[in-house]
Amino acid sequence: MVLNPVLGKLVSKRVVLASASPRRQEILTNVGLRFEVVPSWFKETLEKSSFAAPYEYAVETAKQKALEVANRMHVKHLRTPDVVIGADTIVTVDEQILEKPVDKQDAYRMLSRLNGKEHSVFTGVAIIHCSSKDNQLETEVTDFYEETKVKFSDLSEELLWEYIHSGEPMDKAGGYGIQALGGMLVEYVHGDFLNVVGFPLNHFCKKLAELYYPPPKHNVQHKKYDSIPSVDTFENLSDGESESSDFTEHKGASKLDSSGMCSSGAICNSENNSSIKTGFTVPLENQNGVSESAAKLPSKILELMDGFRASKAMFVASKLKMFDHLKDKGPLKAVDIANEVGTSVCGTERLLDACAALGLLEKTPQGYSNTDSANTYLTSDGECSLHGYIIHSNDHIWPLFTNLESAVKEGSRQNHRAFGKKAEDLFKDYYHSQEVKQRFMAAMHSIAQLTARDVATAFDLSRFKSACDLGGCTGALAHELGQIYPNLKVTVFDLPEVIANTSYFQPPGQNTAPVTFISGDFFKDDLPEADLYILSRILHDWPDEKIHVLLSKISAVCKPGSALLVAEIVLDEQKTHPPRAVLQSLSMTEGKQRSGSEYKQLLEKYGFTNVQIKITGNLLDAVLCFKKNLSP
Ligand SMILES: O=c1[nH]cc([C@@H]2O[C@H](COP(=O)(O)OP(=O)(O)OP(=O)(O)O)[C@@H](O)[C@H]2O)c(=O)[nH]1
Repeated sequence: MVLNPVLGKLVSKRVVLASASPRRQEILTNVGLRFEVVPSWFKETLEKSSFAAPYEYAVETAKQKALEVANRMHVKHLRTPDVVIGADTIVTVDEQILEKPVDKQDAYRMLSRLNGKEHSVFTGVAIIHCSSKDNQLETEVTDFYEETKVKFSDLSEELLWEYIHSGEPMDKAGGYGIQALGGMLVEYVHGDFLNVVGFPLNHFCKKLAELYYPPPKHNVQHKKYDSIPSVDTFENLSDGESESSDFTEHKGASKLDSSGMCSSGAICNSENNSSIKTGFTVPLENQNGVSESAAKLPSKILELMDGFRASKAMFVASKLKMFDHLKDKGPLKAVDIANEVGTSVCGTERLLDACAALGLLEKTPQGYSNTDSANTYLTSDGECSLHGYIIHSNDHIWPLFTNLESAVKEGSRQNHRAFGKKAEDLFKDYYHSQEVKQRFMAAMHSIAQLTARDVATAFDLSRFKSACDLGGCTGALAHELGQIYPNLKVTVFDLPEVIANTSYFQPPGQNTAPVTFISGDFFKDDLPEADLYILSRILHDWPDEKIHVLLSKISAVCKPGSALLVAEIVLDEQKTHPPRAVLQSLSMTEGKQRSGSEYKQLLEKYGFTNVQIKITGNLLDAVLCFKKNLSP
């Protein structure tokens, strides 16, 4: 898919849309971008007269909206997003800026002004790249605007009022929605239609291309071009070009400098690019007949070739608890860490350097210390520790993946090759070995902690009085639900050997809402009563026969109006995104990952209706559905 090289750059990033506008959400969702929505609290009250041109007002407002969200997320949740996108749409006519009408009279005033005339719609967009250094938020702002000209027909008073009474104008800039009834008022549109609707998608993609695929610097200096060479259509950006462009990024060419200049020399900030011919960049070499070899370096492939080394370095440093040692005592020299951990000095130094190269540690003349991310995610007691899951990945998933070739040839899980045992025997180990059990529970706990907030807030669950998390393990999600919905009574239902070991994972302090733990087997035993059932990371693991048993049972105990919340990674319809889910499938469990339409079909088959899917843009997505009312 040709757009992938551009939007694909955002796949691994935590992207936040700082906008409550459903249109913006839809435009970006439709092109497969995965993001979280955090509406901005920035009040649109900048002094309009202080801006030389109307678009400057829209750009500044977009920027302030995005910055407010970036700051709030950084301070409140300690989870700095990678990219925050803000936008602001305004209409200008007769040198006046029109925003959203405050009431019907205001809508009438606006529409009367636009009646029979041409006006401009400007959307300002800000793309903020965020990072955290010493707990301080650092931002790099890229902004731009797009203008579209729209002409209204001559419209009668009656028609205007009829339109106003439809209610459509109220949350729309200029008091009309071109995508719906308002389309009937419009004689022509010159420019990007989606810009009028609220988001200039084409310009946004070009901006991303400019940021992530700038032409190599040396070429810009030597060639006849004095601005970014362009291709005018998305189609011109082929996969091959994406590889070559990746090369430029690895060379550091994509970095924005603090003056807001792209390394290509093109101005990245506050220009709508009408004077500079921009577009998706192609390597200059191709256009000028200069050697293509350097630009064709397959950096993506090189990255994948080395990916396993990077994973293993992080796994081993975690397993040896190096991040824990550094948290308590850093900065430390390699020799000190080697002494603490009982490893060789030369091996430890190499491993620590590798972790520094990967951005997990900082290296100074005083020694090595953890980065903020290492403290938060890699230490075993970190705030959002992933330690348990990393150890599980090292001890359990890694051996399975080393046998991937056999797994693919045979189409089955490779427990016998990886561990010298069949799946059933491994399961017995789980029953008998306290260590294996706790390792597995720690893995599930760390992922559940990280995803609980997204799952709990994907939908407004405040209407429910009781919830039962089936297979809820340590209760991480249950506790989060209790925090967010204090009136919700939450029960965790899981196997007796799991429930027996949950005490270690309970949050400290008295302030958390009580969670009830009940032991049982959800395939065999009666399920506790609840008006919301939850299956988080369960369905992808089981074969269809088991899912049939489970969903039939849930459907049978659900009263009409009760609901089921499923938390899984939801694949796109092509089933190639997000890569995490697709790669997880290679573990060859008997279950499978599903797309949104497959979840819908599955849940409807068991009597659930009104299936709503929320792509959170994070590790887990959510699907909410309701038990159908019995037919009269
Ligand atoms: O033809 C259409 N024109 C405009 C719109 C919608 O109008 C609003 C513009 O308002 P704003 O940019 O301030 O954005 P908000 O909705 O307030 O959301 P933020 O949270 O981002 O401030 C925008 O929703 C457009 O989509 C339209 O729908 N059709």
